[in-house]
Amino acid sequence: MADSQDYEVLEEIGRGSFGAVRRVVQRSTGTVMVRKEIKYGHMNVKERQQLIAECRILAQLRHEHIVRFHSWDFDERGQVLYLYMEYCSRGDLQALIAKYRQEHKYMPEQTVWAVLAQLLEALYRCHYGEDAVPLQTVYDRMSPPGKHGGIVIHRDLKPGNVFLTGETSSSSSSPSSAPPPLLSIGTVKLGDFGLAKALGSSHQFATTYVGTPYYMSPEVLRDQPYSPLSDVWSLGCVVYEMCTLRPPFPARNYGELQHRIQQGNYAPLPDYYSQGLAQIIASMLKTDLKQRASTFELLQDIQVRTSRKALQLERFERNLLDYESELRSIEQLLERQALESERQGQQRVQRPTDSAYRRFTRPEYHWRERQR
Ligand SMILES: Nc1ncnc2c1ncn2[C@@H]1O[C@H](COP(=O)(O)OP(=O)(O)OP(=O)(O)O)[C@@H](O)[C@H]1O
Repeated sequence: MADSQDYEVLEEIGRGSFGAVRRVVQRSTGTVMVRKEIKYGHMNVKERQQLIAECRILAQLRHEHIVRFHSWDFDERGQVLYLYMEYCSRGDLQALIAKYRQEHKYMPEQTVWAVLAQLLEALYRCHYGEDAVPLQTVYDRMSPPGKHGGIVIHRDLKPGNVFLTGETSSSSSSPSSAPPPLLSIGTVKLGDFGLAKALGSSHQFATTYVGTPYYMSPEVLRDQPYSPLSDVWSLGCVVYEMCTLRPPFPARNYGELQHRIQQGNYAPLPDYYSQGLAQIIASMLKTDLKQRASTFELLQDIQVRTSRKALQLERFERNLLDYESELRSIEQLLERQALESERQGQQRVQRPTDSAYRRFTRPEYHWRERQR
């Protein structure tokens, strides 16, 4: 649990359905984080216990592409639960999609693949309780996941819960015709697990759904228990929206939305995008659960493997560049120190000369010299 005295509360950055989200600084470490407020006054004891149990699970969910959950704290008087999480400085995918829509531009295909690859790694970690192994070559095939004790289902995967953070790779040094680096939008992190439901191995499925209708899977709409494949459906909707800048099943009301999702028919992707991308989206948007691809199967796709490998190499290159610039600044520091000690050395050599000169010009010196 966190000590709220250790946090300096900064500005509000937004509001969700549960309450305000604020930027905070942890005084003891100087780390900038976000603090999410959840009002728990209306919850019964069981629901509160469930919430804390989920916090405990989220605190253990550590992955490069999952927003890090740091700790939690209560304000008993205000009946507010505070969740302290990693701050993602580059906004979310919803805002990025809105930007492309405003500029009437398509998101570059390789950016779409890069986002998909990173989200698949995050979901694989949640669904199988282990990390997808890094690839040596794009031809590497992953071995099937082992036995695992816990499944975490996100349950609310949507563009607004996909965050962007970290330094971006600059494209300024590359020629204008070159495609943008994969990390030009930053590193992708899956967040807002506030509604995620952690399932023990004994319960295969959970039954209550809390989600955003546009991205809701057909089985959940039919009030059926949901599984990790419900997250895959939502991921398919998110990737589709990155390409068309609209959700796949737009509707004016709940009834229409329900009908469209059950039918599973959506408008084709613009010609700008490849067949491969259209096919992988189709494999996620299968209304029949038995036909829908799992995160394990999706990670076998050659384009996904190529993106994962390209991201690995881009990160490696960026680390090398960081290392090189660190070496350069050490070199400059050493050069400055060498110059300084050379200057001091010269002064030391000059000082006796100066004092000798002063002695030499003193009248008694001349007198003594003359006595010799
Ligand atoms: N970890 C984070 N880093 C940076 N910004 C964040 C983070 N978490 C949330 N935000 C921002 O805070 C705002 C509110 O987020 P929040 O997730 O509470 O609500 P929401 O996703 O907009 O709605 P809902 O509660 O229905 O999911 C959004 O603008 C979101 O981008």
